[in-house]
Amino acid sequence: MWRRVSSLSPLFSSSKSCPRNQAESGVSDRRRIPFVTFVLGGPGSGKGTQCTRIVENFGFTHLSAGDLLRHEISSNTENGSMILNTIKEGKIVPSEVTVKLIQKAIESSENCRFLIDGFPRTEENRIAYERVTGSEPDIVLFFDCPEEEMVKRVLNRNQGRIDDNLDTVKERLKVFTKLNLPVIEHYSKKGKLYKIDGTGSEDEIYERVRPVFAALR
Ligand SMILES: Nc1ncnc2c1ncn2[C@@H]1O[C@H](COP(=O)(O)OP(=O)(O)OP(=O)(O)O)[C@@H](O)[C@H]1O
Ligand SMILES: Nc1ccn([C@H]2C[C@H](O)[C@@H](COP(=O)(O)O)O2)c(=O)n1
Ligand SMILES: [Mg+2]
Repeated sequence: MWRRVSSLSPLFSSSKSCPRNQAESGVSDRRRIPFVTFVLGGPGSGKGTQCTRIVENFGFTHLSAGDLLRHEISSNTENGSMILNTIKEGKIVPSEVTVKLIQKAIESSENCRFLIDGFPRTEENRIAYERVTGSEPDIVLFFDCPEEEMVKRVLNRNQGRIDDNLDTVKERLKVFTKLNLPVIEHYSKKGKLYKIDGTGSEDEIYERVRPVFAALR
């Protein structure tokens, strides 16, 4: 079962059962719901890199919204070409598509602890997730990194991503500032945000992330 947002009427009811207590999960919490962390930050801020470390050390399942969307492209699904064009332009895929992919991935996992990376990117994403799942994230990480550093990292990434070029990165940065910062502000006001300095080496950044999860034990 998911934690319900009382003022909303959820469209779906999950049968997922996550009996969490200290002995079973290492998380001191008895709710029968998944523990969800949203991982936010601009393009190249290090979300995926740090999620890999958290998975290794804290047993979370990593769900990258971008990876789920890219998988739709490579599988030639009915939304594949729309997603490809949207990603090429550095824009945001309609929320109903992305939320469905995330919901399906959570439902089909046996794990009860998730890092949802690169989501929500917009207030529309956030509201759609709350409406569909009837739940909110437990915590939100935000990797704060200067634009110049993010651009440098993306252009050096070398993983063959269609959106890792200067023109698309500039658009992604604009979209991040205009549409994602309000989401970050929302979670800050709710007291759920952990703002992490995203500069320095991967090890240095992980040393700032680790205590957030260690404190959950
Ligand atoms: N602290 C760091 N210093 C230098 N390079 C880094 C650091 N952290 C990650 N990188 C590198 O920067 C690139 C972008 O990192 P990563 O893919 O984790 O970012 P991201 O936030 O997931 O980006 P996107 O939103 O575009 O998916 C990768 O090539 C990664 O190896
Ligand atoms: N919630 C999301 C997440 C991602 N996308 C699209 C647009 C992004 O530029 C692209 C790549 O995502 P990343 O791997 O950088 O997290 O995927 C989206 O539309 N909505
Ligand atoms: Mg990423």
